[in-house]
Amino acid sequence: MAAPDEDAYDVVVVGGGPAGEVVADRIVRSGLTAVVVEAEAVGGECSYRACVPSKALLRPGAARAEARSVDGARQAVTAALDPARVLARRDRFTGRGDDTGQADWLDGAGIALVRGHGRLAGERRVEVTAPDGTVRTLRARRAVVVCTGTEPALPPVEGLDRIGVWTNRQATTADAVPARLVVIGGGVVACEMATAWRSLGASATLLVRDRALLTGWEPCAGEEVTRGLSDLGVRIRFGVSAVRVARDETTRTVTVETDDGTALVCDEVLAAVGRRPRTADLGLETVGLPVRDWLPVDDTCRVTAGVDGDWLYAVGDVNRRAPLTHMAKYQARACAAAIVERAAGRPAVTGGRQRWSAEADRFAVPQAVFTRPEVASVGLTERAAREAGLAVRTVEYRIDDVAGAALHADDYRGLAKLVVDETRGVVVGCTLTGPMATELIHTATVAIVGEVPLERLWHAVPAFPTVSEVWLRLLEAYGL
Ligand SMILES: Cc1cc2nc3c(=O)[nH]c(=O)nc-3n(C[C@H](O)[C@H](O)[C@H](O)COP(=O)(O)OP(=O)(O)OC[C@H]3O[C@@H](n4cnc5c(N)ncnc54)[C@H](O)[C@@H]3O)c2cc1C
Ligand SMILES: NC(=O)c1ccc[n+]([C@@H]2O[C@H](COP(=O)([O-])OP(=O)(O)OC[C@H]3O[C@@H](n4cnc5c(N)ncnc54)[C@H](O)[C@@H]3O)[C@@H](O)[C@H]2O)c1
Repeated sequence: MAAPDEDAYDVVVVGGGPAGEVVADRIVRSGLTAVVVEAEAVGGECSYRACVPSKALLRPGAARAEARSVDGARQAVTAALDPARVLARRDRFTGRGDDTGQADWLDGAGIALVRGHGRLAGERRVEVTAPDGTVRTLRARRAVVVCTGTEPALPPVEGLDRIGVWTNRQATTADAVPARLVVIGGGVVACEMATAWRSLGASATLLVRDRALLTGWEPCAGEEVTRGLSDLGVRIRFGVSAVRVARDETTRTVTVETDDGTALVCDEVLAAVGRRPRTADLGLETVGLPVRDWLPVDDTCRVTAGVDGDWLYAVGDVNRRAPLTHMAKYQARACAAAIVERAAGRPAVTGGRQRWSAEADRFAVPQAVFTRPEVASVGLTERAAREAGLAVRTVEYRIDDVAGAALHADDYRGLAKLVVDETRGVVVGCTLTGPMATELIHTATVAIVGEVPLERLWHAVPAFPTVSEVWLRLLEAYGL
């Protein structure tokens, strides 16, 4: 029984981003009750300050470039982008942070919403501090699911905390195009946001600590994005780190000093150097867990580090397994299924591709990056496959040599790389660059998850003349 000052639900979800929304939805659909605790806006970082606004900022430049890549259409598209309209279109997707629509959706789905900052208060209890300071305790009969996501990490650069540095939040919500943008980082956010703001007229410089962009990907992905950004007029300085920044109070300009002894003047600095977990003020110490850390989980998203019982789960970015919205939602579906199984007295054993087992996190995470050219990947890189001890063979094919690609764009340029596990005769990794790479990658995801033998994939005939015909060419290059 709940104490008089407690509200009891089967599942208490802390954080109403993509992960939290989907956990709660699947729980309620199964007949159990769920409440979502949200400190800012229902929909999370993804809806208002990450995926959605960033893709809304990128799409107009991509559409323009696509039209201009076909002779006859090119001549019809001569003007630059209209920044005011692009920003207004972005705002139509984000509602400028107004979450009424998503809160109504929760209501319609039968999910309770409690606004405020959630904090664990011992086993199965979550204390919520509302914006007006009142505190309420929620009790979970079955499970507490932590879906609090991440916040931007900041590089150790002197003065960064005093210049009003941009993180993903400002980079996706700004109302004006900065004349000069300096981006620290060479990962996905840096590449996408430099593309977006450069397309809208900003001059952009990337300060990349490493010697390549998109490290961790197949090298061809970083190389193609480097070429694409350079063609767009983005300056990229490899092997360079910012050491000191300062904003001039009169001119409002920022001077960025770098470790090679040079200085750059700009209007805004975007820090895009990765993420850290939103676990600092989550009451983890009340259940014996270290504060500020990522939450390691098993394939059902049950927290593995020293918590007794089957009651604490962590889904989405906060568990660090695959920090992407689609994987957060996949984990959410698995986690909810596991909670429902266990509520029914069944153990929800993992492995064997059960609905409650988010095992694709480990071998089939698709990622789509909306730079120009687009790059997309799924599964293992060649290097990761070799490190895993697989008998690796790779196949590469230039997508521009496919008839459908040449018809699609006069200057089509793209590359496909497959990583094959020779022992099993199946694809374990795929990287694509070029127009529509982000759409084409799902075929590879199906091949990898389905463990389709190449001999059988041979019978999946791509239509002529599509870019997908690259699959036939890859299999021919493999020797079929
Ligand atoms: C610029 C950018 C672009 C991106 N683009 C893409 C993309 O195109 N595709 C893609 O798949 N991924 C993309 N991502 C990653 C994606 O945003 C995340 O993977 C996704 O948001 C993770 O969802 P989540 O629910 O785990 O966390 P979040 O979306 O961060 O949601 C967490 C929620 O929890 C709330 N919260 C936190 N702490 C508490 C608390 N103590 N109490 C109550 N509420 C709390 C927060 O307010 C927030 O609403 C992008 C990320 C960035 C930074
Ligand atoms: N299209 C998409 O799917 C998409 C788009 C944007 C972001 N995301 C997600 O958001 C996550 C975060 O993106 P991100 O770009 O911030 O992180 P990231 O991990 O992709 O890249 C971080 C970059 O910062 C560099 N770096 C790290 N510490 C540094 C330091 N101290 N000084 C200078 N450089 C440093 C790294 O070398 C790397 O180049 C990604 O992992 C991805 O999952 C996805």
